[in-house]
Amino acid sequence: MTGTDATRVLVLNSGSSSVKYQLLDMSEGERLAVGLVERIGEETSRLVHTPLRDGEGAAREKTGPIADHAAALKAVAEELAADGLGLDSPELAAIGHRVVHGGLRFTAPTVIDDEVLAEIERLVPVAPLHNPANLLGIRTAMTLRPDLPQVAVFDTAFHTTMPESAARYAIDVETADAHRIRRYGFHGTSHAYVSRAAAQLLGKAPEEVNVIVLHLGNGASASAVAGGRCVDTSMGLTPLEGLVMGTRSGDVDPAVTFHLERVAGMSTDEIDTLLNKRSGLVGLCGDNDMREIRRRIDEGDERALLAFEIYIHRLKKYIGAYYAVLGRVDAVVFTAGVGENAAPVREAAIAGLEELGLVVDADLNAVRSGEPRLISPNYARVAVAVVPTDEELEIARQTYALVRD
Ligand SMILES: Nc1ncnc2c1ncn2[C@@H]1O[C@H](COP(=O)(O)OP(=O)(O)O)[C@@H](O)[C@H]1O
Ligand SMILES: CC(=O)OP(=O)(O)O
Ligand SMILES: [Mg+2]
Repeated sequence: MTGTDATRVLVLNSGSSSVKYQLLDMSEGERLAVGLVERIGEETSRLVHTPLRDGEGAAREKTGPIADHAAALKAVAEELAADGLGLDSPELAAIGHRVVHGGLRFTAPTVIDDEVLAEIERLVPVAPLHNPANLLGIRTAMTLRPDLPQVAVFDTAFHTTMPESAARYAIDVETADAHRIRRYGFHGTSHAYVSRAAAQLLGKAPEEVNVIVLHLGNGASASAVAGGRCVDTSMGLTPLEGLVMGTRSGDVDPAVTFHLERVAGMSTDEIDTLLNKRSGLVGLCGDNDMREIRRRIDEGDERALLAFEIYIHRLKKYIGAYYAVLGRVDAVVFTAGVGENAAPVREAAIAGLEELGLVVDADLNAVRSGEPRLISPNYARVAVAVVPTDEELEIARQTYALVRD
């Protein structure tokens, strides 16, 4: 890339119905603005924008319909302009975009051109909730600043180190290869950032530690990271495999789909919607927000309790599986909305694993903080930690490193 003197990076993390964004100055590592647009496509969309000075700032909130990710980015651009941080600023060096599916082709951050856009588009069928939103964000940013490098940072990139034994499904090799069917894994930017931060928390280099990362947001995935390299992760061809999520089933017997087609007469699209949007916690108990589920459990709600137990059972299975995959584990790390905030989830997931050297200290687990922290007692053989993820910072770093060279 051409070198640049500009030092600011705008990062867009477009999810299926939300955009998280940050404007950072990479010369001083300072955050200039952060924000979120949520419930995109609904009547009750909400934009929360916070301009920052020395890390402090007052949030501004706007509600009202925002039709799609293009409208969302335009609204964000207006908010930034109101603070003198508009997208027309010559100090802006690049815009970094989270792109969920990069297939096999993208193993590193990439400057986006027409050909890269076409490849992200080609991958829409394997990330139907995410890649279309990412594309809309990129195309809108390109019309707002056609002269600026737009950089894609892929969720799948960190997982490309997985050995074939973990990345391949045990299905006919010719069919799998013809259709590029394999396990790609997602949330890689978060798994990379959090596993590195966990090593730092332990006072070690990433190469020295084996870590199990549990990224528990609305989408959720686990990964086994050996010496800084991903060796297994719970999501697969699409972000549907693995853990129980807010609205996604995670692992099911694939025969469930044929059964629903043959016996319940459901179409492929209906089954797709069922497993991606009407399953997981919402399918089990009607709520996908862990705060609401805990509140209902406290009131004695049986359905919410069962949903919680199913969520925890799956999580525990993956901790055990990745313990076995890694052989030796230095830390189990919780991150993302649920992992960072829901102490009962952390407690329940680790309960009963003392034989594996895993213990949670109740007082440490109850602490609320935005800092990386240990929640296991000093005597524990394996550390249990909470490390807040920062996908936006990681995307900004990777984007800036690429355009600065
Ligand atoms: N205080 C809290 N207690 C329990 N769960 C929480 C809390 N805050 C957020 N969450 C959970 O975090 C989820 C969102 O996590 P996040 O990582 O932001 O997800 P995503 O990036 O997929 O939108 C919410 O759906 C909610 O279940
Ligand atoms: C890949 C994925 O599931 O992302 P999110 O958790 O943002 O939905
Ligand atoms: Mg997320």
